[in-house]
Amino acid sequence: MCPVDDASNGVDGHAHTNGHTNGTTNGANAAPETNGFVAVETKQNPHIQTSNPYQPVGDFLSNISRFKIIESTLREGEQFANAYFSTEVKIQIAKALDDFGVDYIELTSPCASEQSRLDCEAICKLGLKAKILTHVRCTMEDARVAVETGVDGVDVVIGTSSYLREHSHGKDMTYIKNAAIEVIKFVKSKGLEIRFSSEDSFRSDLVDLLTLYSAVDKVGVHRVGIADTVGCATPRQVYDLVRTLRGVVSCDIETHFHNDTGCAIANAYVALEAGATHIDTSVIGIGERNGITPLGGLMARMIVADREYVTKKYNLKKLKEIEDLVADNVEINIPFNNYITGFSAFTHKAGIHAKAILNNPSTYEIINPADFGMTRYVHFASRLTGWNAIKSRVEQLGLEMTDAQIKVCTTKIKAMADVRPIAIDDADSIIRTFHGNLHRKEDVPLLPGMTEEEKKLFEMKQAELSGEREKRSLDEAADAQAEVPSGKKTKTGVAA
Ligand SMILES: CC(=O)SCCNC(=O)CCNC(=O)[C@H](O)C(C)(C)COP(=O)(O)OP(=O)(O)OC[C@H]1O[C@@H](n2cnc3c(N)ncnc32)[C@H](O)[C@@H]1OP(=O)(O)O
Ligand SMILES: O=C(O)CCC(=O)C(=O)O
Ligand SMILES: [Zn+2]
Repeated sequence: MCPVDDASNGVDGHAHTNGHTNGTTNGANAAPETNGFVAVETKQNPHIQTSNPYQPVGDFLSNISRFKIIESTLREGEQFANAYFSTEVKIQIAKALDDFGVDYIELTSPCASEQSRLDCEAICKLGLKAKILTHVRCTMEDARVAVETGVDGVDVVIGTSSYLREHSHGKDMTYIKNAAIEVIKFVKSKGLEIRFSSEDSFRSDLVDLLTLYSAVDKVGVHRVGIADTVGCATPRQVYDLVRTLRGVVSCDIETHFHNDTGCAIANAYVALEAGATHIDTSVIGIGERNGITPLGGLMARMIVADREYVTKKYNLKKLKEIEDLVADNVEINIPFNNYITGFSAFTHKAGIHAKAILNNPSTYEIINPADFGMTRYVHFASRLTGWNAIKSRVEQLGLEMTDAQIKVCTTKIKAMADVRPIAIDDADSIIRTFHGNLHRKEDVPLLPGMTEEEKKLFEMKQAELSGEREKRSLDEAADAQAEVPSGKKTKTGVAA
């Protein structure tokens, strides 16, 4: 057996019955002895860096290689339906995000409640490397409370779309501009960073927006924010708006994308291409409704764009730990298809994929799981498996078989998997028994717990699937291996 290593190549039966659950079996530290996963070597080093043909060349607007993260799990994330963060949990999350290397941590408004204000003060006192921000309405009352908490900066927001102007705060654009300027000047006078953002930017009038942003830029705001509050924006709309804004203001540009229509990561990416400097994220994307750009999803997107920047700046191996921490606290499961950490994010199943992955993981992977401390798996307990995957498993089990024998053994696994879902143990049992019978001349036992009906079906499938192919393989095996006993047909059709 090869040791489990950081290159993280696992072979895994991955069937429903093997006790797989999120978070444990797909983790980098899963113990191979207890769950049946064993590392294998791929034939080539995974993910040899080659130049990216889609890399923009000389794009002076793009901040793909110098973006910053404003992590808002403790603000937007607290707006998620299930979220309740105690002070201790907030501190744990803030420390974990700091370890991960996010640039900013945004906290709930201290005006939301007395405990929110106390928690904000407590987190400011932790002395984290990340800058601490709090997020308030565009009023002097809120701003006065915010600056007293000890934060490094204040994120101010007010809705600019007609929906919000009419139905939320009821203020017109002139009022908004004057209120913004007053708040910005005040926060700056306290020596703090100040960001001004328009809520619902993509349903706001473009001239209104640019006029407002230009005015706040002139009074020295550090960042302006664009928010797709309802998740309506398309990547093209984002590119156009950010690029236009880039030509109007000289300050930094932060962007905030909701995921109602599934564009939150793509929109963050194009925003950076168009000149945005900061992206808002939350862990697993939690937030109002179905949330915002997820931290892990953004990392997945960005590591493909600029691996060096992302791997040097962020402690990517902490991602899973942070996601588990947040998921536990808000009582959700990490979705199976979650970026990077979803339980099948690096599991390759179909035989064609498995073969190529075992030769070189770059064939079917754009992200190296090892960068995130995750494990790659090759699924071999299914009817879609192929002999290359089984060969890899045979080697893991320390068994010796010729290719021809492995091909026959593969037909047995596929036949069984045609009858019912099978688990690693089932596939292993077929492999071991097949191997044993090469020398012991015994029948292959049917799997424990099979019903009479399943036995009959299995035998039928076995006969159909094996047929000519098995006969051919057995002949080859007999030719190639003098020590293989002459092929005797048993009731399961296995050579013994
Ligand atoms: C898109 C976003 O996610 S923005 C961030 C959302 N965050 C929060 O809402 C933080 C949690 N919120 C709270 O705890 C409360 O809503 C508070 C403390 C902010 C305000 O509570 P209340 O005074 O009871 O008002 P309520 O929540 O019912 O309504 C919001 C009020 O803020 C006003 N308002 C809304 N947005 C803004 C804004 N950006 N700037 C100024 N005022 C605003 C509304 O007009 C309304 O004022 P009203 O009292 O005159 O009706
Ligand atoms: O402050 C911001 O930029 C964004 C506020 C927000 O959460 C939103 O508009 O969805
Ligand atoms: Zn939001």
